[in-house]
Amino acid sequence: MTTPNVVVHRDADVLAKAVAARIITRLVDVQSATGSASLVLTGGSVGIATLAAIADTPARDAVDWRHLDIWWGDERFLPTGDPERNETGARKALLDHVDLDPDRVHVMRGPDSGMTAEESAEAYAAELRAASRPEDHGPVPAFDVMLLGMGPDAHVASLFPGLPALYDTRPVVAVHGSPKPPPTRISLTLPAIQAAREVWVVAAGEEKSGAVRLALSDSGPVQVPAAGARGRGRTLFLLDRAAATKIPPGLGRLASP
Ligand SMILES: O=C(O)[C@H](O)[C@@H](O)[C@H](O)[C@H](O)COP(=O)(O)O
Repeated sequence: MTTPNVVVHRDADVLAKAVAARIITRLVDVQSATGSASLVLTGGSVGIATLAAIADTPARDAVDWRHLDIWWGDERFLPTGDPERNETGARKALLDHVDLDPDRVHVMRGPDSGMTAEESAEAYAAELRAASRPEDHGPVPAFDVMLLGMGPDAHVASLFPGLPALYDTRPVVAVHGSPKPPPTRISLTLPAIQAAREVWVVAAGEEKSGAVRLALSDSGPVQVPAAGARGRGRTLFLLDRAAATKIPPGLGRLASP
């Protein structure tokens, strides 16, 4: 797993705009080299603000949206269209404003699919397995960029400290009893997260500073799930100043305006 690099921005607004620019550049670079790209979305305030910032960026048109696979790191187990679904927020912020191939937008199904949360997780794992290529060496594709918001308890996706999902070796699981409502969710697990080429953890606000410190220290991922948020090729922690106040000294800060 790669050692995280940290980039600190002035505030949450600049952070979202900077992450948006970074996503656009990364997708253009990957598509220039391979003709396609994959992006894993997250819920949460920074994750959605980043998507809105992409929508507002003229350079968004440099991305070949028809050759982009969109996945989710987690989803609230709610009916399609529910305002609390991460998919709903993503569509409103960005997906409904760009020319995506709908067959390449891979949503985690809610109860209106007729599936239980467990069945929905299995269905998503099957979709991931179908998209995985031999060179990915596993049951999920090597995502080009995986965005992950982080909670004050250092959860990422819907992997909350100490819950069974953190011990699960399957790529996708149903989560019950989430301390962050709603209680039932679908989530990628740490092995699936760690299959990504690049993992970008995005966090803003003083309430995240303790979790950031733990996530960048040698913490165990069961109690500090964000400590397991590492990419195969690169890991970034993209923060605002308020979330970066307790970073361990000497860590690779790429920028701190
Ligand atoms: O479904 C969710 O709730 C998110 O995927 C979750 O992992 C979120 O990213 C973090 O809780 C951070 O959320 P905030 O940025 O709003 O604090």
